[in-house]
Amino acid sequence: MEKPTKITSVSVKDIRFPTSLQKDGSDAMHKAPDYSCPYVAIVTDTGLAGYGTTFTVGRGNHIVCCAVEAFEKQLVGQALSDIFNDFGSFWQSLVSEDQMRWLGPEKGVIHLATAAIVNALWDLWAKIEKKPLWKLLVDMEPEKLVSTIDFRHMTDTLTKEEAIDILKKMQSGKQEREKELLEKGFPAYTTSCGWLGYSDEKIKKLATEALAEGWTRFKMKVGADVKDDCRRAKIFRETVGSDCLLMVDANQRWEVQEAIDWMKQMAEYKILFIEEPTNPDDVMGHATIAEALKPVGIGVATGEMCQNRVMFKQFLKAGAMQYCQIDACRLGGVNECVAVILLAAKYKVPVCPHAGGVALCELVQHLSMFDFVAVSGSMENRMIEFADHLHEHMLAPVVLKGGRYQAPQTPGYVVGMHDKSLADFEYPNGAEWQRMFKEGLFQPE
Ligand SMILES: C[C@H](O)[C@@H](O)CC(=O)C(=O)O
Ligand SMILES: [Mg+2]
Repeated sequence: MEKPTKITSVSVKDIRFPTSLQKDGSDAMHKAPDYSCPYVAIVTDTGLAGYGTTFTVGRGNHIVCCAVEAFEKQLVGQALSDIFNDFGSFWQSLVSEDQMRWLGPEKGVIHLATAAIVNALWDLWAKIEKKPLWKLLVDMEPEKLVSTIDFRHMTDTLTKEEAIDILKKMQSGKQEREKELLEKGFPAYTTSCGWLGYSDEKIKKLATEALAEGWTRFKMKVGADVKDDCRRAKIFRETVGSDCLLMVDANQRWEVQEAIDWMKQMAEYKILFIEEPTNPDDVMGHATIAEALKPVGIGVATGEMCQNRVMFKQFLKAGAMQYCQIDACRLGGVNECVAVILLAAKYKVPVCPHAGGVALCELVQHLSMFDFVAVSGSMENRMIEFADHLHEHMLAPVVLKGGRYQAPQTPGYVVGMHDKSLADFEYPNGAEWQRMFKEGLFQPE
């Protein structure tokens, strides 16, 4: 009998990039973020390794790295076949370990760490099957895929049987949709022209260039000052015209009524959605905003800080999100993302994943592609965010053509980074960090 492949080690590096220097990624709540990720490697006794990341914006990265290390005991010595034969139970054992669950449960730092680990496991599984993750998910039997989900606290809304039924109904036409995906790619929007810390000139220049590259969907940051936001929206509209889509993102800055008033003032710029208008846990606040903005044609989008499937369940049931922005690293990895994609399908809410961060574009593309081929069957109203930063560090960076993600072909759920990038940007001893400390660009912590 063949020996089962076992996990021999779990390691994590604290990787940070100095994006604050150019105000890349800046918004109303994170004025100078340094895009960062714990970089997790799960190595097996065959030498095969899976890599996973989660996203943070600087100093807090170290805390998530510690949380990843705390999971080591639950992973080392495990046979991959045992994990993949009943991934739902294994996922549940990770998030329910009785000494650790008090830190969440299933939220915050501990859930970010769960995501990095779980995504590394899916990277291993997809590499073993020699398929990119989206294809692994698309080809999986509905019963098998659904067995990876922990249905606890979801069954009042979506049962295992209903989930299997959604997937079974979409079996027909799968081949045609896969062909369409491979030919045309998946629609995207860009956030890279509209970070809050960018000058008007920079916004105009970047939007002009993006338009020339074929982009037709744009998002800009708002929330600091309504007059500034209107001026910047006007610049966008003058640059990209009235037919392109324009979305805005307040990163939780407002009170509920403030969000309504602010967005009514911006309505003349034809805004498709307001993202994260208020506190990410305020389900009823989002519902109130959605109701109030319906007459001016603005939807509410949220999800990048929506902690788990139980929160998504509430937002979807309450009509509090018109665009469901799953985040591959905020939810507890692929298992929970698939659960939310199925929930969103039940409520007919389009999934438009969040991807402003390190490696998020590389991850979420798989989730939307799976959604299109195997769950929703539609690209209508659906788009994946694109943020044009740090892809040069990735071993298999995303490929975009004319504002559309091209389906990745590399086996895995790939967030592997170049050795030199890891050596340069590991905090605080990486060569680039040492140089920046010496030049006084940053103070060591
Ligand atoms: C701090 C991040 O850049 C955040 O602004 C990303 C985000 O909200 C988005 O991409 O959406
Ligand atoms: Mg956002």
